[in-house]
Amino acid sequence: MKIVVAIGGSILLKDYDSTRFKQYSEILKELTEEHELFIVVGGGKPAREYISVVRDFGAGEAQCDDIGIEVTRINAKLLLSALGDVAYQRVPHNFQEALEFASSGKIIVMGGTEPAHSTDAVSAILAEYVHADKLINLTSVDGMYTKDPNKYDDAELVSEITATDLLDFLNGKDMKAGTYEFFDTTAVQMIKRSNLETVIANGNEPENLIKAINGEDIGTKVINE
Ligand SMILES: Nc1ncnc2c1ncn2[C@@H]1O[C@H](COP(=O)(O)OP(=O)(O)OP(=O)(O)O)[C@@H](O)[C@H]1O
Ligand SMILES: O=c1ccn([C@@H]2O[C@H](COP(=O)(O)O)[C@@H](O)[C@H]2O)c(=O)[nH]1
Repeated sequence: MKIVVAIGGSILLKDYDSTRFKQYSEILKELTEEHELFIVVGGGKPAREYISVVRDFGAGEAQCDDIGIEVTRINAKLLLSALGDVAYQRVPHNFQEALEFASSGKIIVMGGTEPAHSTDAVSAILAEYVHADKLINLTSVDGMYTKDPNKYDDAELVSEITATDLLDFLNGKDMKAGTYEFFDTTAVQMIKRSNLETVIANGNEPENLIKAINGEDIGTKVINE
């Protein structure tokens, strides 16, 4: 299968060390024997911290986004160095480059592309671009909840949702640089228009990637209308 995986920066940089990068590189090395893999890495806490510094200088949102993009590309480089030879050792800056680099047959790892969306959107656009069979979004919680599970004890995990309902749910949420919390609407619009098979799951357990690929019942599935 051709698979696009978005890994949140909050997952890879949880403890600001190499642990998660190593765990994911082992799993990705196994998976690449059977699947064609495209990985999109998020910015996590460092991106938000850098964005807050530049915002203090009075930078506009697009400039803040640019700083976030740079951080996602550094995170992508870290994963590339963990992966070594099985990965193409350049970070694509756009979708055309991702497609070109993929002709190497190696794992492709990228971060952001342009301002005004998050790496969730990058992963969804990339999935469209390369005709992926599946999009897997690995984040820091078990999937989509009825409300923020880190704020509300009574939040419930949603096992399935249509792209239209997810768009409605996200409507009105903050879309400023560094605050595309949980998911952004651009990503869902791509998922909707291309009927992309999508799973949102907890990346704190790297084995969940294998489970999601195998179609096991985890996280939240974004289903067709
Ligand atoms: N309805 C919701 N369902 C799930 N998580 C939610 C919801 N609303 C808000 N969140 C928050 O979204 C967070 C996940 O998104 P967040 O952007 O922080 O991380 P990420 O997707 O791993 O990417 P990155 O760290 O790269 O930005 C969760 O920690 C959770 O607190
Ligand atoms: O294509 C992109 C990707 C990212 N950004 C900006 O970077 C931060 C960090 O990315 P996350 O996916 O949220 O971890 C994001 O909030 C945007 O501000 C971007 O503009 N374009």
